[in-house]
Amino acid sequence: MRDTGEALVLLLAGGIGSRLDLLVGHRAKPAVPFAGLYRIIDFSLSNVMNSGLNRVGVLTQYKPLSLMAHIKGGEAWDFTGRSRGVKILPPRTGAKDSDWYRGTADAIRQNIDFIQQNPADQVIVLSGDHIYRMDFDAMLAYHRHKKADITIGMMVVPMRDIHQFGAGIVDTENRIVDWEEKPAIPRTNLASMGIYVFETKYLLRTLERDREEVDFGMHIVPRAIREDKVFAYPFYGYWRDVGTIQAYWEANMDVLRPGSGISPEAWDICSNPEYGDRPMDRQAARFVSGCKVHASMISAGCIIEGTVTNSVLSPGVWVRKGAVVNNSVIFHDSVIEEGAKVDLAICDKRVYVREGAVVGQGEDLHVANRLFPKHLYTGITLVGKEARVPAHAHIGRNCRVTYGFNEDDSRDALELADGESI
Ligand SMILES: Nc1ncnc2c1ncn2[C@@H]1O[C@H](COP(=O)(O)OP(=O)(O)O[C@H]2O[C@H](CO)[C@@H](O)[C@H](O)[C@H]2O)[C@@H](O)[C@H]1O
Repeated sequence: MRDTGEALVLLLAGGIGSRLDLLVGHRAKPAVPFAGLYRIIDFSLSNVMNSGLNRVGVLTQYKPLSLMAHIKGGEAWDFTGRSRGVKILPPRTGAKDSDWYRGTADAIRQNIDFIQQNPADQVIVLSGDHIYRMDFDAMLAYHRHKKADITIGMMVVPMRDIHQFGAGIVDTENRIVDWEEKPAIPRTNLASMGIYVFETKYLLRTLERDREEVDFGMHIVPRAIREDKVFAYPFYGYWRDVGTIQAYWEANMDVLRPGSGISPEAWDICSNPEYGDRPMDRQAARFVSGCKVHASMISAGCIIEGTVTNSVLSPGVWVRKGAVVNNSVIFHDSVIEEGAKVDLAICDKRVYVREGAVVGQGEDLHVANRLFPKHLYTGITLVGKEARVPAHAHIGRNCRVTYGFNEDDSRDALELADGESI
């Protein structure tokens, strides 16, 4: 007999994520490296594993290859066995591009057969691009106790941020009585985390009722709060949707600050160490005499000869003599050559910053930030995968050097002012 007591998990990992700009030029958002060793999706998958849930479907769509290679058979999260497993659910493309998933609810609708093949009383729907730790078992118990049709994970966010989220107003029992998706003029700062528990029968009925309802936050939830029982599950810990460059960068910086509330190790976050970057095969990080490292995360295989401050380095980064890396996130196997400076920037994999180049202008910005704190940390410069920044180039703040930019040395005088890209 099949066990229907345990919930089925559906993980949405297919949004285009265009606000992550160059970082998603060739990979899905959940596959973007994070905090040196991890990928963003590791957080959701580990939460599922640590909550004791056994069956997960990962809904992909946009550039899924590196994501699929990373997840593989789910071994890294222990999803193997007769009754345990991760299934990658590719998009069911029809004849036209427009047959691709049109939104979160539509993506689930196209996988109704997966829900039917894996009977469970509840379905948990999660996003693959959130950094947090959460016990879904406790959320399920709450949902069952409330006898809810839908339970939504919600937390208080600063009022200035609520326009990015679904916003809910609750009564004294935490029942959601009013809702607005991404409100222009907010009346509450209680935000949806995009984490839902549905009664399975209710979800199937809802999805089959109106095929024009393609999005949970825009269509399904607003109607459900008028007609059915929708509860908020309050969450008080660290949670970030890292869907923008700003939020992504800030969450990486949070990993460096002991009091920030994020701690991948304490949270028992697992990753797949075998895929691609092979940290297992790399030597320990090496700190050459005379180097300086402050408040930073340095992964295996890095060689530090210069100065690294307040930065996150993935495996295999080489910071050469006299080079300076500040307030930055550097992905695997990038090289910062002698005398180069990278400040307030994100460099993708195998970026090569040649000698004397300046990428980003964080210091000037920090002076400005002290005077105008609301502009704090804006102006992050992005360098795409395998791009080569010519010697003595000057790439200003907020600029973009696109994927694989590989000009020859005749471009030594390359200069990009605020916000330009090449
Ligand atoms: N067609 C598709 N196939 C597979 N995956 C897909 C997909 N379309 C989107 N996704 C994924 O689903 C998740 C939610 O994506 P959306 O961009 O639609 O919602 P958004 O984050 O704007 O708001 C939502 O999440 C925020 C919290 O982050 C809530 O506040 C808000 O109410 C809610 O609508 C993302 O992980 C995305 O990658």
